[in-house]
Amino acid sequence: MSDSSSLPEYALEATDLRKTYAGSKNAPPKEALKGVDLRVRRGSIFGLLGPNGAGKSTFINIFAGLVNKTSGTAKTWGIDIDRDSRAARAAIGVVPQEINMDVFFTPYETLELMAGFYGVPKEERRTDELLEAVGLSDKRDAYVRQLSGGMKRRLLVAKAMVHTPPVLVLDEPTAGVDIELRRQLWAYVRELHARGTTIVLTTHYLEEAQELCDEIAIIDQGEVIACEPKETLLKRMDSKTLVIDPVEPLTAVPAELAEYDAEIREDGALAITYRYGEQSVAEMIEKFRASGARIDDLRTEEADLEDVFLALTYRRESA
Ligand SMILES: Nc1ncnc2c1ncn2[C@@H]1O[C@H](COP(=O)(O)OP(=O)(O)OP(=O)(O)O)[C@@H](O)[C@H]1O
Repeated sequence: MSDSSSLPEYALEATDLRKTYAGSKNAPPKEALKGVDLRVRRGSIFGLLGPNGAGKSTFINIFAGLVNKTSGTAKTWGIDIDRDSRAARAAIGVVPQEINMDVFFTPYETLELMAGFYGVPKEERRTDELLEAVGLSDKRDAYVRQLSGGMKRRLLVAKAMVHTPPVLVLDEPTAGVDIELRRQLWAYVRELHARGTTIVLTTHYLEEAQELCDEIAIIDQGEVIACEPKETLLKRMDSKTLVIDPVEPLTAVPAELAEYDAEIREDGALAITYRYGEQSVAEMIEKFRASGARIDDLRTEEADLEDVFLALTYRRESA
């Protein structure tokens, strides 16, 4: 085990990374990454979020050695992919979006083959340990085609870990996976992280990023539009909502509250959105009472990642 002073500060590092896919007869060239600067700190669970076509897979695939960058630099675990592509690739395991496995092999054989591909000597292979970790020990000798979708996905995670890379990248790991399996997969990702693996995941699911990641980058149209610790990102949305359940149903927002951004929700609750620290909740409640209405219950709601995401991408569209 190397001492921590020799470990890199960043697990992944991209500087002015650009990728333009060549066009064809019918399609113009596509600038998928427009000068991305991004650093993934060693030891983090990093979320790369973005809408369809934002450039997430392109970014990941450059590090995985599957896509050639057009320009810029990319380092994995401190190793420049141009200087030593082999060593850089050995430092990363990528779980692809698509399930691409030879269905005629067993999970055990699949992992052994992959270990062979990475040149892991027989005595250093951890095939049974990995199968155990992803809950597939009892399917060790079954044909892959007999596995469920969720099991195949877990086998993909194991496959990406055969060479014990310090960085594990999961590209849309839970797309199309049901809630229970998603939770299982998350638990395993957390376990790998606890054992020291830096995790990078791309996802469409804001809930997934919010629950798992400590740092989040938002990428849109080939550009990074935010990259911050999750808490900082959430604080960017400083609006809150006061929700009042009235005793008697309201037919309209009371005139006393006309100055606020208020609406009546489908469930009959009155929701007032306000900027934290700028408008007084006590005053809102007072005005609500002054209208003659009575309060059954009240609570406040904070913005979640979805609000931040929509606000950031919307601002760009309307700029
Ligand atoms: N091989 C290719 N040739 C041409 N254009 C491509 C190629 N691969 C991707 N693109 C284009 O580059 C852009 C970025 O694609 P990319 O797959 O990186 O996005 P993404 O954020 O991963 O999207 P998704 O979440 O849908 O996978 C898209 O406009 C896509 O159509």
